[in-house]
Amino acid sequence: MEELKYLSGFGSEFSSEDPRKPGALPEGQNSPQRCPYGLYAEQLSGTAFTAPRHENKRSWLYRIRPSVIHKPFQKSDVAKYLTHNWNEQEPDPNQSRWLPFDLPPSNLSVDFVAGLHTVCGAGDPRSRNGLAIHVYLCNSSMNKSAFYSSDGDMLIVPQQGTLKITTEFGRMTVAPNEIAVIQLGMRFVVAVDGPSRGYILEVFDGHFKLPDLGPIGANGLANPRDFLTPVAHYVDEEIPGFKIINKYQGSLFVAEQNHSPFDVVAWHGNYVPYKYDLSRFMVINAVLYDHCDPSIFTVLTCQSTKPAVAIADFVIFPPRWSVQEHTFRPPYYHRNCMSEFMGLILGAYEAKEGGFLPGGASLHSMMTPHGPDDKCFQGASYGELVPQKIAVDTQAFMFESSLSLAITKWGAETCQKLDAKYYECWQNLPKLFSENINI
Ligand SMILES: O=C(O)Cc1cc(O)ccc1O
Ligand SMILES: [Fe+2]
Repeated sequence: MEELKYLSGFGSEFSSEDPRKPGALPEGQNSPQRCPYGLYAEQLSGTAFTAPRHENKRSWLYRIRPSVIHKPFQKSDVAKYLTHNWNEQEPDPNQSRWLPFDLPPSNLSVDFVAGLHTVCGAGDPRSRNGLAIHVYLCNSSMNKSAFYSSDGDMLIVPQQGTLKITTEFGRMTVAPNEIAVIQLGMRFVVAVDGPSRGYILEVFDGHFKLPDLGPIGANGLANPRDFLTPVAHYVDEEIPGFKIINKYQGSLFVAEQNHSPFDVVAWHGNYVPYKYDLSRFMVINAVLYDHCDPSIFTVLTCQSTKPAVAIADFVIFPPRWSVQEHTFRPPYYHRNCMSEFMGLILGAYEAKEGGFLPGGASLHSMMTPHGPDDKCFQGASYGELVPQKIAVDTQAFMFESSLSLAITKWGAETCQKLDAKYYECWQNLPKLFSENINI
């Protein structure tokens, strides 16, 4: 595949024009009486028109046909396990761990949309509050169809297989250890090379932003210029029966039209899809003693209306040096007023070397105790505290949410990946209490 070009920056005002149609982007105004090349102007709003300027997000698309040329939406059941019904199961506060979710069998062709399975979530897109965590399990490219969510922004974390994503704004390839964010309303199509698996965090309100850096200073964590947005690339194709699949209030709807929606010749604005390579993360950590809270590894955050409380943070556990003195270095034992959903992209996670595998997941719900398993505790309590590169070829991540998440029926039962014995990994933690102050 040809080398794709990108625009670099986070939250920037971009403009892009397909080089095959120079001058397609109107100059000096958004809505000329007649647009260059006979294009239609269409605004895509990502915030209320009246949102404060520093939060206001919108883009202007100059396209061959306006999006409104489509037949009525009809209910679709292509994704059987996509749901926002958080009442399918009784609440379950237990520590949950899933073995890697199964890819579809090779004799069954499943695309990205059909392969969406909701694992857990909370809230409701109708009141624009909440989130859903899905996994996608697919093996074939979307054909004559495009997808968008009217419910939330999707942060996509590929674990296996590179995604070739065509959006209205242009094209991007997203490989494991990269992420993509496709925001509310943006249409896209996913092509894959083979069996592909990954995680999706969908937030029903607000947008992802970079965390504030406070005393860290002006640089660090995910640097804005490492976020990449596609450049305009249009196709002019009549495609009878092209399907636009709309995720709306937790259900899928499909509308037919007779042309490709990827007909945007030029665009400008600050409401855009983007990708980010997790290996670019500038890691900050304790360099003398103690274990920092994982918020230090926040890549992106979707804030709630409570100050500094996230609907969801996207946090990674990247390769890094561990150098702390007289310190229990792995994650501490803890109970959290936030929910912690974790996944593993590659390698192994420091707190649990076995059982938590790439393509699997764990959920430690609100106030449910968790921490290192017995082997990890033992090793870290008695190991020599030399500088150590932890997790050389690894990437674990966490979706951390202030909401209390419910597991779906698919997540709890149908997927058959829930590890009923997970709790055992803590049962052999020894009682070390002793008469002696020094053990
Ligand atoms: O539970 C986990 O593994 C995630 C986590 C990691 C860490 O370093 C500190 C707190 C925390 O919740
Ligand atoms: Fe935790």
